[in-house]
Amino acid sequence: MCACPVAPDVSLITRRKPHLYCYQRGRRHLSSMNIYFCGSIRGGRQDVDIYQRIVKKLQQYGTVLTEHVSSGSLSEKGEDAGLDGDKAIHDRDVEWLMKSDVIVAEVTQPSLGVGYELGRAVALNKRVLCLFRPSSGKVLSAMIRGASTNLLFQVQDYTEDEVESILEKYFDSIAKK
Ligand SMILES: O=c1[nH]c(=O)n([C@H]2C[C@H](O)[C@@H](COP(=O)(O)O)O2)cc1CO
Repeated sequence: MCACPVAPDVSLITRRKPHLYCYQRGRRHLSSMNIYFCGSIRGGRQDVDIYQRIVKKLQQYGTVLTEHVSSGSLSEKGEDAGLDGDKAIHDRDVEWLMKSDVIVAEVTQPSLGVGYELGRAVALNKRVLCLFRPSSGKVLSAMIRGASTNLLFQVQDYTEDEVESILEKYFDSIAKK
């Protein structure tokens, strides 16, 4: 069954890319994607409002596995993962990365965890979109901007007011491939 918001009750037509496309109302669109959102936690929570806007938009395109990253109640201390602590967080997130179809990272606020996730995503040959706000006055790491050499790994500069439209364009472009 198709779990997309456009056609929740229609079977998927799976041709070249199983589970990514659905044909309903005469238009092909993405469906049932697993999306991994990366954003700074222990690196600093000052951009949480924009993370919330990104996650809300991403939820139109699929399941955001890491919705917690955008939670206003999550502090710089990170999640309380119980006895296994950081190992449980790491292992769960790597598993989610492996099962994700696309990774979207807000990279303006530098974060070791986000950098690590992006490195793992590249090693896994995943499709990655990094979003950076030059208006922050920061300069993005060369290891992120410099990795943007092919369609699979893209870095997009943006201003806050255009975040939703940038995501729309990106997901439209995926749907056309
Ligand atoms: O509690 C956590 N939960 C969690 O899912 N992460 C993951 C998801 C974020 O995209 C990324 C943030 O890394 P950092 O905390 O180094 O800024 O790591 C990171 C932490 C804390 O490091």
